[in-house]
Amino acid sequence: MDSDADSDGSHVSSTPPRHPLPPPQFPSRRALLATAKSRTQPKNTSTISSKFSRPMLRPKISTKKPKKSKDDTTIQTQQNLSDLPVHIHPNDTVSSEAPPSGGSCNSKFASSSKTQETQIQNPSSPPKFSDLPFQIHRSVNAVLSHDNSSGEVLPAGGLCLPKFASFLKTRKTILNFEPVEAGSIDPQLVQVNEKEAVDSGCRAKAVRKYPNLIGSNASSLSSLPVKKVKCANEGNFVRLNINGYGKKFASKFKRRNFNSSSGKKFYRRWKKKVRVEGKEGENGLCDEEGLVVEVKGRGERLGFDAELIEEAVMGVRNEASDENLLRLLKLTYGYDSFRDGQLETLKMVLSGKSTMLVLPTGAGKSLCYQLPAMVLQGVTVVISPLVSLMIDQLKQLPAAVEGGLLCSSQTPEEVSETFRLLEEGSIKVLFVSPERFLNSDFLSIFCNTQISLVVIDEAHCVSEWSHNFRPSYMRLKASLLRDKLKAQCILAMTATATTKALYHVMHALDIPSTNLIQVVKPRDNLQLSVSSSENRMKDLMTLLKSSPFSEAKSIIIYCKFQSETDFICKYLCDNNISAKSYHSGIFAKDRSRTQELFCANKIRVVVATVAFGMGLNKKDIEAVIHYSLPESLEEYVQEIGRAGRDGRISYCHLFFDDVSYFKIRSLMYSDGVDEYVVNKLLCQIFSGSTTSAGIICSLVKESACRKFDMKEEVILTILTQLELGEVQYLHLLPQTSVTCTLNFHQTSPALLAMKDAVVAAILKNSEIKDGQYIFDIPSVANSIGLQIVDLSNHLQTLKIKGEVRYELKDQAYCYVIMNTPKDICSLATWLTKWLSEVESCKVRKMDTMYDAAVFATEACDEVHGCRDHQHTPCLQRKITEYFVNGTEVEVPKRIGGSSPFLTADIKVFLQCNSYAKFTPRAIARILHGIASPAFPSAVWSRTHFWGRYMQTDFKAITEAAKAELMKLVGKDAL
Ligand SMILES: Nc1ncnc2c1ncn2[C@@H]1O[C@H](COP(=O)(O)OP(=O)(O)OP(=O)(O)O)[C@@H](O)[C@H]1O
Repeated sequence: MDSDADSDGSHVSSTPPRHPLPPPQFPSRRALLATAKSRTQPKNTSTISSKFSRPMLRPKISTKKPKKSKDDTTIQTQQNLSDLPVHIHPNDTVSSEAPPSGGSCNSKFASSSKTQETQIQNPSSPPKFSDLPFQIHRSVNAVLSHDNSSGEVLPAGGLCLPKFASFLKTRKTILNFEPVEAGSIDPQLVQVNEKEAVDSGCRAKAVRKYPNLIGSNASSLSSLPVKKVKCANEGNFVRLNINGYGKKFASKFKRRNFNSSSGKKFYRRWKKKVRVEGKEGENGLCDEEGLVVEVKGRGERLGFDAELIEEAVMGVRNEASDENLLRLLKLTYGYDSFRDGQLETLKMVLSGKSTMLVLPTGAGKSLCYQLPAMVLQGVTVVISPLVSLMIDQLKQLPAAVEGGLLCSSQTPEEVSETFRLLEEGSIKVLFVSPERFLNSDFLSIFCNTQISLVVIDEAHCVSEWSHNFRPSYMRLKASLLRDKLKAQCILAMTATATTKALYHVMHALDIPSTNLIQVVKPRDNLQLSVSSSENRMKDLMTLLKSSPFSEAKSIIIYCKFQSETDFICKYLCDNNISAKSYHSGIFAKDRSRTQELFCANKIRVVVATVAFGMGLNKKDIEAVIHYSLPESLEEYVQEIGRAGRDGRISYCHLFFDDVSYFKIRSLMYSDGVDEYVVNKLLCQIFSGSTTSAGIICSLVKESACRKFDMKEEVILTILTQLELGEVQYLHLLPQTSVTCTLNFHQTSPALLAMKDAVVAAILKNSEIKDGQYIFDIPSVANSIGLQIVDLSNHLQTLKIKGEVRYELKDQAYCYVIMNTPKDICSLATWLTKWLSEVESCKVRKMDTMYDAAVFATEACDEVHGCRDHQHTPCLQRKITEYFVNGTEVEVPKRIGGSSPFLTADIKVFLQCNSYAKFTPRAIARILHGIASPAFPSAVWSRTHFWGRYMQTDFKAITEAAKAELMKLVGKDAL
């Protein structure tokens, strides 16, 4: 069967409505308003209700297939659209055109191609395609109009990037928006657009698959049962390595020829895997409460035939042709065609070319490493930022691909079991965290393992100019991956990265500028709406009670603050809406329980912070609501991308208001540093460098954070930069607790010290308090030339023998000094400048997000397909401009500058708190209401000045504070 999984007759359009509603009556707008009013608001109706009270569209479509344009793009997905059968719902009485996800259909276009289209005769239907102020062009190897061939300073971050121009020129796929006057569309262009209307968000053709193509068997997947089975007490590894090795899978083996050598090998591996799982025939992921969610590989459900797959793999090995790849896709996943960018990426990777892949959230990036992992000879290492993400990705591996995982929460036995499986070649895809690369032992295990592909998931984390930079990702440089892992090819993947961030990632990973495959535009099935709100809670409730949100069965509400999520969750529950909150302050066990319940459709709403979502592959999330403004367009795109992964129309609403914007904008300043504090930190870091080289130093996290008033991540960023910058000043070791409190049990300390050099060293370096020996682990390790890990192992052995009992505390960064800087001051200047550029970049991202929201609500002239709160076209355009051209905005006018009141308030504040020592930044933070390690909110939010100047430019406050502090110092000097 070649039909789309969702084409069950209940929906027919390209971006079909979710619910099999009765035929629409299409009431007048006034009638709708009246109904909404009488139903939801006795008095004082919010504007939201009127805007959102809209029936779900049930368009009727024509049965004619859309013509295939001659000059269709090379992208496979589009080529197959016309091959699809048409499904007509009996209720679809109105001659209709597929409701365009972008909210627009071209009326001219409609008349010029009547045979192919139908029209929605719904007064409240989305506007017409002709209203768009631009036409959408998709070009392969297109050249960006924005050429920076001189390589001057980039608008985004102010860095000079000489290679930037050539990088821009060689992008593979971009979307180009050109302004066009409404109603003046060139007839020739209309023809082109006919194809592009299918290709782009303005889906005019009804007879197609969803933008999100799903194979014929997908419907069976969505109805996967959630069953309860007895929960075994397996460890992490045992529980996680369950990619499709179960009863049903075993039965498929009947089809396999076990007399062939590959068959025997396969059977042996499978048998071993079942032994590791401990239970043959059980195939579920247990949580502590016994809920088991089926995690069988897709191939298994589809009737995975290992022999046929092996044949297909051989076929691709011989020739990575479209046909061979398509066959492997069909056999492994059951999908009929590749999506945008997938085929191109596969070909690049299979030919050994390192590639940067940018595809929207849910567009199918995982497949781009899963298929090569089957074809390439060695192991594919996937580096992922979160353990939960790795677990999800492991679960989603197709049955034919064997996976393993190495993460910090595994026991040593689980780790060594993974190593063993890796050594014997039973693991094709290994998921690891970037932190693992700190450990040289970890790198050494790959000496005897061929690594054919290294995949860096969420690759934007490599760049400090991304919205989600992670110091541990800085380590992932091409030099490390190629020299230490001997990686033959690198695939970097992300959904959201600006041109500048991409350049940095590709530069770090040594990916040629020609090897960028990029699809920027958010998926077309997402209906984007936005409203400014003075009473967000009230408007949220109104929104949830109005169509289409009232019909959505699965909703995520994103908030900025943990307290907000708990509060909203409670409010929803009080109003009979089943909801759970999700944020990092909730125990991991409860969080995964919430995720499982949500995935099993047992909770309708999850109210979450940004912590929820990465790796969440629930296909039928029907709505995403932003209760707070996201910190960047990247975050917005990532979060709305959680919706509509099944390809159906899904609704994304953004609430914003100035107060919360100012509040969130202030937070962007919480990672900044002052130069002299960086100087002090560097002095402490290198204080051990006077003694002999190679000694292990440590910096206890908590005390360092308080002393330098810096967050942990900022200190780690500085340390990582000192290791990975142009000069390697230090070598970071894994973080560990460094203070040990030890009791001797059996043998007396002196006697034991005579037999054991480590004990002797402990006695020598300890302080005795209440009969307990307290010592610093690095000092003892240094005194006898041991590594920290060896010392820890030795202590563990003594403990097992019953000789000692000990406790560890004070988590610290550990490092070995490689080079001492000649000039600490200039190093501090450079680091401070770099960190403040990163800080400014974050603020600009926030301003750009705000600007997009303000534009939609205040400046959008609503002639381009936007209407009321619906702003899909204008938001899509803003997003594309931002990601492709790097368009950022100036400081919004609403941010105020310095004033006499500010100076007076700073004076009073300093007088009231004369006992404390402040830096200008500390004062500015308090006035912006930002907590920091040395000025926690528990203490400082009590001051009258806390957060009073959120609307004033942070730098202006710093300057004013500096001036006041200078005056005080001057007075003291007198
Ligand atoms: N060619 C295809 N046809 C149909 N469905 C596909 C295709 N490729 C991938 N999918 C499905 O799309 C869904 C999303 O894929 P995947 O998880 O790889 O997206 P992603 O781009 O990695 O998303 P995220 O950025 O959220 O990690 C999966 O359920 C996957 O099976």
